Amino acid sequence: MEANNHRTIPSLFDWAGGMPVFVKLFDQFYDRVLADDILEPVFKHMSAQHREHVAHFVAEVFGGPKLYSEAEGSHFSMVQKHVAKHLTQQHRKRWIELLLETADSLQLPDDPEFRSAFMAYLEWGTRIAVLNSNLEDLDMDTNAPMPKWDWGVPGGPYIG
Ligand code: HEM
Repeated sequence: MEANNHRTIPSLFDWAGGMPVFVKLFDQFYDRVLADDILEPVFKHMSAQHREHVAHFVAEVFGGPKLYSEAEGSHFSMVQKHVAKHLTQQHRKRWIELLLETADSLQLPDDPEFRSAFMAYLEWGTRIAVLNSNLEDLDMDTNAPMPKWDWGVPGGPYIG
């Protein structure tokens, strides 16, 4: 938590509802992915831990505990997982569409401030995934830090 002049600003992680929300979001998201004609072929061989790893990764980026980077992977290993997967804009757009549908169905906070930060991260992260997926080799610092995402211009959640 970070103080500003008038209020305490929660992390995106706390505002979304903490780890159970991230785990449920990605669990239900990948159920939708596996039922989707465009994305099923991309994810049909994913590991049993994939859902939880992605949940932990995004939770950590949003200010949650370091479960991913301390026990499951690193920013480098996450980027590497996408290399040579040859993802397209069609894959990327459907990925975002299904994640937003899942977020709505789980009633994640829908204030304009949270959703704009969430959307900005999804645009950024998925576009990087597509770029990396069209590389055959990765030239990246293996110790690169985990990304961090925050509220951006709105600066904090909706206060009316
Ligand atoms: C914000 C955007 C994204 C994040 C944070 C993200 C995160 C991750 C993470 C953490 C892993 C590693 C999972 C593990 O350790 O088991 C992974 C793997 C993977 N991701 Fe992403 N990803 C993103 C976007 C995408 C998109 C848009 C696609 C395709 C439509 C995609 C396809 C894959 C695939 C195919 C793998 C490898 C799965 C396997 O193990 O077979 N990712 N991603």
